[in-house]
Amino acid sequence: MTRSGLSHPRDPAPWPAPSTHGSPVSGTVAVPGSKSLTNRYLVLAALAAGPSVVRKPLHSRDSSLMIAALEDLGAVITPLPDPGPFGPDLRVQPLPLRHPLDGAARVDCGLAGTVMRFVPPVAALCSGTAEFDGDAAARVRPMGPVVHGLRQLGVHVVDEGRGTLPLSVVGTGSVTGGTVTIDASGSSQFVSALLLSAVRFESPLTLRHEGTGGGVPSLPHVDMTLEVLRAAGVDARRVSEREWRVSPCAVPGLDVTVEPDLSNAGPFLAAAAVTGGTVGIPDWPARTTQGGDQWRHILPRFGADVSLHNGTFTVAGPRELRGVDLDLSEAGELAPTVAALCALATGPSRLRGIAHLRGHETDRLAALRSELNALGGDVRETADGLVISPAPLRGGVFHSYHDHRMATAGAILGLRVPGISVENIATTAKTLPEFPRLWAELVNARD
Ligand SMILES: O=C(O)C1=C[C@@H](OP(=O)(O)O)[C@@H](O)[C@H](O)C1
Ligand SMILES: C=C(OP(=O)(O)O)C(=O)O
Repeated sequence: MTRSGLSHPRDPAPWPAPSTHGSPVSGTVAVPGSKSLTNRYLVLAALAAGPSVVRKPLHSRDSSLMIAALEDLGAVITPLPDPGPFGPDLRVQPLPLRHPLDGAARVDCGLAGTVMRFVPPVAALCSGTAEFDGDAAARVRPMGPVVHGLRQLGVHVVDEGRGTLPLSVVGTGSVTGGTVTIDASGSSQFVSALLLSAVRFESPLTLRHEGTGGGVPSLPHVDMTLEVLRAAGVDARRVSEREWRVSPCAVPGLDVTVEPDLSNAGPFLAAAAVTGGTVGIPDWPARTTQGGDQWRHILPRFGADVSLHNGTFTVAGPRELRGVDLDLSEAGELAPTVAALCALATGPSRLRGIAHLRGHETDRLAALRSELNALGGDVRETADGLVISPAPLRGGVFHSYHDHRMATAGAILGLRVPGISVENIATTAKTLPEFPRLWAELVNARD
């Protein structure tokens, strides 16, 4: 599979965010596949006992990095003919069992949380050394609980003692299983990482969360992991909000279709919300574990009307956005989009339960505070979130910090605030390379 898209995309000049000059944004936007589902299916397919097909996968920097990482470990991933509008389906030839690595494998994690957390346990199932590193910004994202969990399973991990990349996994080809306790208050991905690879451990894995920093954030993402495993025939259970159990089994090859990315639908839905327009997203799943499904409950809190008919989720924006008080602990990845909506609301807002966003692509709480305040906003950081009060915004450069969701937050603001440009809009390629085109098509289609 091609490795194009692996280099860190950068734009030379800030992108002038299109403004609607007061007109409503209305239209329909089909969004590409879910990052979280694509990268889970790819990992599980690499661990399966036979070849798999992943249909309608996301093609983006994060999925390219996952493909390259699994290929570095010995999987073979090839595009199928007749690509759809967002790229080809993929065939995955799994890792050979107890696969001996050919020299040291070098895995580039880029800035992808799913790659840096999900792939080291896969490497532990190979025989040899796999080195993991990523972008400069990736070297400050927390990795300690993955390392700690692997070490409890007897896996030899060499790191620099800071609980971050770079690190190396020295696999022996097998991992025992047993009971492991980690502190997953910093990211649900620590839990998902160990549960996914547990399908190939020697005995069942019981994974417990114990931490002083509170519960596990983004729990729907852990449910997603369990559901992906169960759909493949694995005995994968949630014992409690803090304990999960996966029994190993020979997973047959998968034939799965990826749902659209509901988190990436957010900025398009927000375009309707902030301009009083109407935007529909087709192929919205009737039932899903994606945290982005929470748009159905979040957008009405701002005063928007929402409906889900015949698989299309539609939002109609209000004349004025109300302020909100929201606990986003279950869907923290929606926070930058929600914060942009709050900054354009007529009343004060409070976002809670998202302290762990300090370990996302960037420290998102600091980045949102700093960028919104630089445009005249009134944003204060709290221990676990943001307080955003109404204030007139002005134009300026909105910096994206290599964070796709910061970049799209800037685009949302630009619809209402003339003169906003977004630095490095190309960083949206992390999960949605088509963003600038889809955004321009939607905004220009408003009349
Ligand atoms: O497992 C996943 O696919 C993800 C889990 C969440 O991570 P956190 O628990 O670190 O928020 C989410 O924010 C991220 O975008 C994707
Ligand atoms: C937190 C995110 O990504 P990652 O998978 O890199 O953690 C995100 O997409 O909002």
